[in-house]
Amino acid sequence: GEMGRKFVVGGNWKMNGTKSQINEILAFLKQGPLNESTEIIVGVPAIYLDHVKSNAPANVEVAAQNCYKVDKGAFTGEISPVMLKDIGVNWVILGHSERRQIFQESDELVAEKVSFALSNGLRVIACIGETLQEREAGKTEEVVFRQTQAIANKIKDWYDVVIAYEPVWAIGTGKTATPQQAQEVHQALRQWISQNISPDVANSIRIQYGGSVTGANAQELASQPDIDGFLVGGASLKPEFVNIVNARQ
Ligand SMILES: O=C(COP(=O)(O)O)NO
Repeated sequence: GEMGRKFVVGGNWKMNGTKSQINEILAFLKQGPLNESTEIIVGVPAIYLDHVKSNAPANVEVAAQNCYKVDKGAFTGEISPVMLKDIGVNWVILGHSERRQIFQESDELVAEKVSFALSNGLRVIACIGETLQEREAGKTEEVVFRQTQAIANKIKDWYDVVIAYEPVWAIGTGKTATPQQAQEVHQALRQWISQNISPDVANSIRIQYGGSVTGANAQELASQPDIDGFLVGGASLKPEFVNIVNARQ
C-alpha cells in the first residue's frame, strides 16, 4: 500500500454463522487464492473463536468482535482480553457502530476498551464513523476527530491499532460511500492524526473503509491513496470476500 502501509482487510461476520456455515467460509478462504501481501482478519462471533482459530488458514488472523475493559471478575456475559490471548486470538474489533448505537457504548468506554486490550497485547481495529444525521449537518469530520481524540486520550502507542472508518449510513444499507467521499474523510483523518498525534503515526497507521463494500466496488475504493483496506460486513460471509481481499495487488 501507500507509504509502505500493508493493505489490511477485515471480515466482520457480526452475529452470523453456524458451525457448518463457518466451515463453508473457511473452505473458500482456504481455496483463495488470497493475495500474500494483504493482511486478512476475520471477526468471529465469540462462541466460535476457538473453532475458527483451530481451522483457519495460516494467513488468516482471527479477531473477537468485542471485549471488556477488565481482565476478570463479576461481569456476567463479558469477555476478557486475557481470555482472547489465552486461546491465541490476537485481534479485537472495538467501538463498532452497532456497539455504539445499539449497546450504547460511549466514546469513553470504547477508549477504555481499546487501551485495556492494547495493554494486554491485543491488536485493535478501532471503529469510528458518523451517522446520516451528522453527515447531513456537516459534522462528519467533527465526529470522527472527536471519536479518535477519545482514544488518543487513553493510549500511548498506535502501532497495534488499525482505524476503521465506517459511515453508519453505509453500513448494511447497500449505500456505499463513493471513493471520493471515503478518501476525503480518510485524508482529513490522517491530517488530523499528523497534527494531533504525530506525523509518524499518521504515515504508518492503516485506515480501513467499511460500509457496503462488495466485490464490485472494492477495487475503485482500494485505489484511493488514504484507503489502506476494508472492514467488510455482509460480503465477508460470501466467496466474493476473496475478491475484496485481492482488491489491491
Ligand atoms: O459494519 C461493517 C460493514 O457492514 P456491511 O459491509 O454489511 O455494510 N463492517 O464492520
